[in-house]
Amino acid sequence: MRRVSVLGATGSIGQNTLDLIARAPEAYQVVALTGGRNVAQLAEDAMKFRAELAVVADPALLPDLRDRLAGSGIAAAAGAEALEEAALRPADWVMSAIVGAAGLAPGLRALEQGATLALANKESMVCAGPLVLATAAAHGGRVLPVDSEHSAVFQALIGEDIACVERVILTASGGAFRDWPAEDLAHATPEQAATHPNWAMGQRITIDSASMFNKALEVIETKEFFDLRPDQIDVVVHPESLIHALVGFCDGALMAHMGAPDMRHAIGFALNHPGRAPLPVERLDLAKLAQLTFRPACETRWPALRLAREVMAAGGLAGAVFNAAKERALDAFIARQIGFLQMAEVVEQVLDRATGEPGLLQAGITLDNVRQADHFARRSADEIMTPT
Ligand SMILES: NC(=O)C1=CN([C@@H]2O[C@H](COP(=O)(O)OP(=O)(O)OC[C@H]3O[C@@H](n4cnc5c(N)ncnc54)[C@H](OP(=O)(O)O)[C@@H]3O)[C@@H](O)[C@H]2O)C=CC1
Ligand SMILES: CC(=O)[C@@H](O)[C@H](O)COP(=O)(O)O
Ligand SMILES: [Mn+2]
Repeated sequence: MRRVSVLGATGSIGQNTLDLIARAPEAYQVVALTGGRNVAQLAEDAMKFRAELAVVADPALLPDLRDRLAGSGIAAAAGAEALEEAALRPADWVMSAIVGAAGLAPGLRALEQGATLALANKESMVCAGPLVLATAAAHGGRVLPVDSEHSAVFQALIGEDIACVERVILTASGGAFRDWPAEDLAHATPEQAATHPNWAMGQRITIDSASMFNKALEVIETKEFFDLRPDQIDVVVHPESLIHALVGFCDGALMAHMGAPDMRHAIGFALNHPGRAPLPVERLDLAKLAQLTFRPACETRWPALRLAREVMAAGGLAGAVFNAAKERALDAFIARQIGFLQMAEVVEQVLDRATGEPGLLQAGITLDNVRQADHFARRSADEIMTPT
């Protein structure tokens, strides 16, 4: 039996992962499940999968978790340290599906104990790509991309020489507002932004899809994962979300990865790697689909894409600053403290401040330095957003 843990088990990726695990219960021993605040879901799944340990991020919810698990023999714990301890429990395969920079340290711990890390948490690569990959290499572990575009690129590269790759094209749905007139975007609400045209995902990534911050993070994630130059990475709007990414080779060939917009494709690929196994996903009927459409991804309409290029040019800890500023701006948008378009303005101002802060971006990519850059960015974003 393979020992598996799911970090962020109560979320969209976590639940899809458990759905696949539930279909082959004889194949897996569930070690640890973690959640942020949804104690009811966490306890239910911990009992259903007979987990060894359940951890909730919010310490105030530990008594509730303990009550729900009473008599089950499942250990309960809470807080940031307990999340890292959960990730350190020996497991063969660990799903990293906590949302945000909070997922970085537990993912690193999973790699430190030699696990294969199935990485949905794109923020880990944006904030600390070299550290994530070096940690895997140092402990004989492996990082498998779960973000659909990166899983697509990974699959298109199997058996290929990375030196023959000319370019990678990431597709973007365009999010909730892809057909809105630009002048309406200033008045977009969090509820409107949190409605994705194709994918069922958590609230935060869905809003990031609408602002293209999701794609901006993914461009940086691509550079880090596959060690490409920024000019080798393009984005194209593809409203159907059926092609997830394309790899262009030096002979002009373009290898596209297609599939229904269902994350069990990418999760299942990482779960079954290096093999493949049947997955409960829709099979595409190409004749019925009839056509696939593409549009340019305009960096004026979606300034997040331009900012991603600036972050890659700056290098170092710029990714950690970018991500943290975006997280705070997103918090503020969800809380209706700033408008939809202001998110990118705040992030740009934080990046400017960070660039002017001696040594901040150039410090080595260690967990401590990432945390320092992250704190700087959050504090700066809060100052910028505080009305004077
Ligand atoms: N959803 C998708 O299809 C895709 C997601 N991703 C990436 O995967 C990750 C997860 O996304 P998604 O599943 O949509 O997100 P969700 O919001 O649905 O789930 C997030 C998970 O993280 C937990 N969590 C939230 N905050 C914290 C915290 N501070 N500490 C510990 N745990 C926390 C949540 O707990 P709780 O709910 O209990 O509060 C939940 O288990 C993100 O990085 C996202 O960008 C990438 C590609 C596709
Ligand atoms: C499923 C997945 O990987 C998401 O990151 C997806 O890419 C979001 O869609 P868009 O950002 O293209 O709208
Ligand atoms: Mn994606």
